[in-house]
Amino acid sequence: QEWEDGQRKGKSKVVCGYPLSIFFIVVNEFCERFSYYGMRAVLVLYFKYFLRWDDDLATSIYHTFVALCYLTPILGAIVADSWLGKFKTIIYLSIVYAVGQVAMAVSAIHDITDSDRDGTPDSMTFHIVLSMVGLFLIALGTGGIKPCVAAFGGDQFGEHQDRQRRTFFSVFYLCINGGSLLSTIITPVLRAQECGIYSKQKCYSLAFGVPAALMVVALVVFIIGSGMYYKAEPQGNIMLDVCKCIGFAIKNRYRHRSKQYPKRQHWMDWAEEKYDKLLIAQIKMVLKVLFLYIPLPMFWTLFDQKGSRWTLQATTMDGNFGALVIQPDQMQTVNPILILTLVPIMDSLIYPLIKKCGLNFTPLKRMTVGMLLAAIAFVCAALVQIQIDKTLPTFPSTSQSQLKLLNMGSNSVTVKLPGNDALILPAAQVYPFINNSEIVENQAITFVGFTDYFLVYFRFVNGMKTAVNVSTAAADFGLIEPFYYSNYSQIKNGKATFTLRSGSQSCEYSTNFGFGSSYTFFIHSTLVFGSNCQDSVTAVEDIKPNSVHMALQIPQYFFITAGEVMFSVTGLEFSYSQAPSNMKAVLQAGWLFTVAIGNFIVLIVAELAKIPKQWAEYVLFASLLVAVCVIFSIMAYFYTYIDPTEIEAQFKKKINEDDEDDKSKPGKAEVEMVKRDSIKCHDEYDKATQTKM
Ligand SMILES: CC(C)C[C@H](N)C(=O)N1CCC[C@H]1C(=O)O
Repeated sequence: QEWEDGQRKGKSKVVCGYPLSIFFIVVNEFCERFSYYGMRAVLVLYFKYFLRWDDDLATSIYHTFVALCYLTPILGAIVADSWLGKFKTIIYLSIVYAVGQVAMAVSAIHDITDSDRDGTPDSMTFHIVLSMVGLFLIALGTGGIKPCVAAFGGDQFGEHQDRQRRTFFSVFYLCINGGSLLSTIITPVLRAQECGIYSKQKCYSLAFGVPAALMVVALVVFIIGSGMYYKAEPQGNIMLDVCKCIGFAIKNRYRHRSKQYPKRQHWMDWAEEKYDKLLIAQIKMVLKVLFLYIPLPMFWTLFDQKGSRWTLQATTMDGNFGALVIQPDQMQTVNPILILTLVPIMDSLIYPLIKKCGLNFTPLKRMTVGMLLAAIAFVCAALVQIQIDKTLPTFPSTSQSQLKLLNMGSNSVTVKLPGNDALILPAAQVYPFINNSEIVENQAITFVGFTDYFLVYFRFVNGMKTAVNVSTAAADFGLIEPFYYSNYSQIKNGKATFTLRSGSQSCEYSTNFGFGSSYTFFIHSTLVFGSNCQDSVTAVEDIKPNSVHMALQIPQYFFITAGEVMFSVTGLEFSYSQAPSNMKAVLQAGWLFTVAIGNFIVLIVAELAKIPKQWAEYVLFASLLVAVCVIFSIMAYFYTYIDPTEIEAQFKKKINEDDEDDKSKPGKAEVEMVKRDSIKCHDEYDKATQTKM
């Protein structure tokens, strides 16, 4: 260890107690996350509008890609820990990654196959194949290097630099979120540009090209730091050894299942006859941590719903922030923004304060609190949903019909519907009515989804004896025959001025459209062209504008992000500090695997969840996480923190001593030696594992 620390010191300059090499690693992470999240931000739109896929296919391929990105870390970690080492793995896989990004950018150049120059690609197959190859390479690259970069950063710190290493993981997380925040703002703007050689189209190639360039920058920065890094050597095909050792322990235990054989402390001890005790101890460390990870995907299941359920929730809310109008999916940027503020606050204020109060806020306690905060976030989401539900229109149930009675005449009329009392409908008035008997076929018009959040629906009903043409400065909505209605059209929300025209005569009608609203405008028979027609048009709200403000989502974002800081930043560092030296990247991959499983659970839940009330689904998720959190805290209570470096050093020392011993006492019975070693090993192991949760 001293030799290794010496190596570290000799390699890199130290600035304020931190090795300078760390600078290159965090800048690399910043650029890489910019590249990844930037490309991801426009991916679904690329599928839909460039490749012309339907929503279902676009969504499935998108989620499969994201899940793959969190599965490939296992591959990268195995290659790094067993074969190439972290440094070379990062270099090689970054090249694969950059090639993938370039392939995506090229696949989005429509001119390549647009021989008739009409602005659309002639051979979609070329673009689809190239982009799928690109995505596969990106998933391999981003996932492959992710556990290696985090663990490689951790490797740069010596035995007694725990505090600095913890700060490194916080800064590392800040870089992840700084990069992602910047790119999710920039790439949609790049996509909105128009570009092309023969014809101008939305510039997906630029939106993918800039992330590709950032990946090249990430690689160059990482290579520049090359001379300063401490590069731990890979120790042979460790994963194969691990698998064989576990397999042997299970087989050996099964062979000796009879009561006549004495029990061993741990089932892995059944591998002692054949395998190195150091390896067995290292496997025990890894298994202990992996076991602890079992409940963790639930946190990510809730976390990942920011991008789905919470964004859909935002579509039913009012995004008007004065000078700024926020799109529902833009609300997600609140997460990285809060990360950038909360990580420093936690590190420099909250944690030291808790320590000052004499509380031992261990990593596993932090993770537990993080989970609880995520559950609180979902309770907040449920409360917001209840508010929204109060403002939503009442749609007819399956046994009901919705009618809208419109009196176009100039006298009031009496309306009698079967099974209902008679009602008097005044002239030029509309009466919305849900009828329990099925007079007309069950039908309800609902406007769901947000192809564009800024668009609202409207239609006109003409109560005049002459045909009326309706237009705005930007569009003509056509002629409406007397006593007839137009189809629904879309218009941007905000103020709109309609021109109503009959022959050469016209008048103007202005109104304000709120987010998510839909209107039927009724033109009275009394309208006089040439004068102000404001009073001769009645606006009937088919769907009320969204009235619950998007700012109400901020508390839920705050809690989920505070939870993420406690859970994820701590988990990242915990996975490093508790891993044996030869399996650091493997445990990082195990940690990322919990993110992948969490994503899969979201996919399954989205398919299976049949809870009619959204707020109830939020409460269900919050309760599930609390239940999982209780299980996790019990598991964490029994977990004993270890110092892998110390354990490994003790084992190495003892093995050396035994070698010396064996040389001096040849012919000692092997069985006895195994027994004695086993007892000693347990002692060493127990000594180094003392702290509880
Ligand atoms: C979704 C945000 C842009 C990023 C998020 N706060 C985050 O940092 N992560 C989500 C999964 C793990 C981690 C990451 O490494 O990207």
